[in-house]
Amino acid sequence: MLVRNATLADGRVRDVRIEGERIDAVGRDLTGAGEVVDAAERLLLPGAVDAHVHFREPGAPHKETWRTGSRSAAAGGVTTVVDQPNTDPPTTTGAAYDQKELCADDSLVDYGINGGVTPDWDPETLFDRPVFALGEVFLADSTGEMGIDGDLFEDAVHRASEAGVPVTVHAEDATLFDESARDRAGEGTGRGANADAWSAYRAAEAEIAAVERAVEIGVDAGARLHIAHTSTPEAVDIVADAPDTVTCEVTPHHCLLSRDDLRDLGTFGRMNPPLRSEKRRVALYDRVVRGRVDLIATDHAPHARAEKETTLLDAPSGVPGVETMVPLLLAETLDGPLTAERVRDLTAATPAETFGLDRKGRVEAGMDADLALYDLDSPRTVRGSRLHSKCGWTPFEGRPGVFPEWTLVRGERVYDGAMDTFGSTDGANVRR
Ligand SMILES: NC(=O)N[C@@H](CC(=O)O)C(=O)O
Ligand SMILES: [Zn+2]
Ligand SMILES: [Zn+2]
Repeated sequence: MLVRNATLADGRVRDVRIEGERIDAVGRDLTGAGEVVDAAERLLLPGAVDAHVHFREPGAPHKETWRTGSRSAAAGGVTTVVDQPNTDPPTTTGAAYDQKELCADDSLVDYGINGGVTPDWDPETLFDRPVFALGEVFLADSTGEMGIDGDLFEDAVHRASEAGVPVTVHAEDATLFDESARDRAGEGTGRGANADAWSAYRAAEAEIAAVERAVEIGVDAGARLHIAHTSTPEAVDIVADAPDTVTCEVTPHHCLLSRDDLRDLGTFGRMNPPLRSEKRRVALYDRVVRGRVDLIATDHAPHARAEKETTLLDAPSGVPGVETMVPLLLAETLDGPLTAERVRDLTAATPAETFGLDRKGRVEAGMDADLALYDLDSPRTVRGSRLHSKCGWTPFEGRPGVFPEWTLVRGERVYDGAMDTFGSTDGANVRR
């Protein structure tokens, strides 16, 4: 296949020739047998690597399956996903890893499978499998109630370090949560609930303190440590000032939404860590724009609409996002502060590099042909009903997004935007 006259993220116009699963050449006036695709006036990005998704199988296929989650990824230009361990059973033993890998057989995109830590985890059999990373390790309870104490965390970080496996952390210190704020939650349900109490309850200080401590432990252990869904500028600064062995991710929702949006979102805006003040959001996003944040990951955490339609304290935490990440960020290159190069780095090049995926994340000869093509002149309105996650809703309803015209995984067309149809290839475990 030959993709002709594509505009790359840095503005160069190039042909890209694909041979089998790989990019064979990037250059001008390339020739080659096979299908020729005209990409004039179109932006060609490396497929995004989303280092943080929750695809819910095994255990909760009514929320999402590997089939629906990976279709949602493909329709959003994401070609590699990393699944988190808070499923049922949790991915804390070799056998649980094997069970999840069977589910992931349905994936349309490439994937990694993380291992988790609970008091009864089995590092021996778990590290015997090709775990993508250990984590997210929960320092406080979130969906799945996998919060662990500091001693177990330290032990787990040491074991991962010995095994040469990176550790990703959900860093909140539950002892610093403001219990009194929970009382302000009130009785309304769904979009009618006052969800600001959730942000007051899981206070910013609880994240900042936990990140500080986790970084200390990670550096002492000589581990590769990655802080998941960093939601405060203070926590980003701690990571940015730490040694290079410590990295962090920020979600699109913490960049683009704040406590001010909770009036409309209600329980649909409840997630961990929670939305922060508009002031903190602006400071956080500024760090993303300036390149002080390593990468963007979605924490795609779908829950059924009916599960969210209850009181704030009863609703589950989490929002979907794998399909809207790149589209929203590309819209931010049109009338916002981002550049296409920054979007490429945050969503593809840096996550691939951070987690050692040396054939992913760049449009260069020798790389996997994981690619997505975009028409920046045709933004669309994000509608939950048009997305492909099983949950059918989005916290970004009504915002502009630039969705892909097509997405390739290792040279195979997995998504066709014009037809809104999917291919049938199998994604592969990137650590096998
Ligand atoms: N972020 C969330 O609010 N929820 C996540 C778990 C997590 O990442 O903490 C989920 O699995 O639902
Ligand atoms: Zn988390
Ligand atoms: Zn998560």
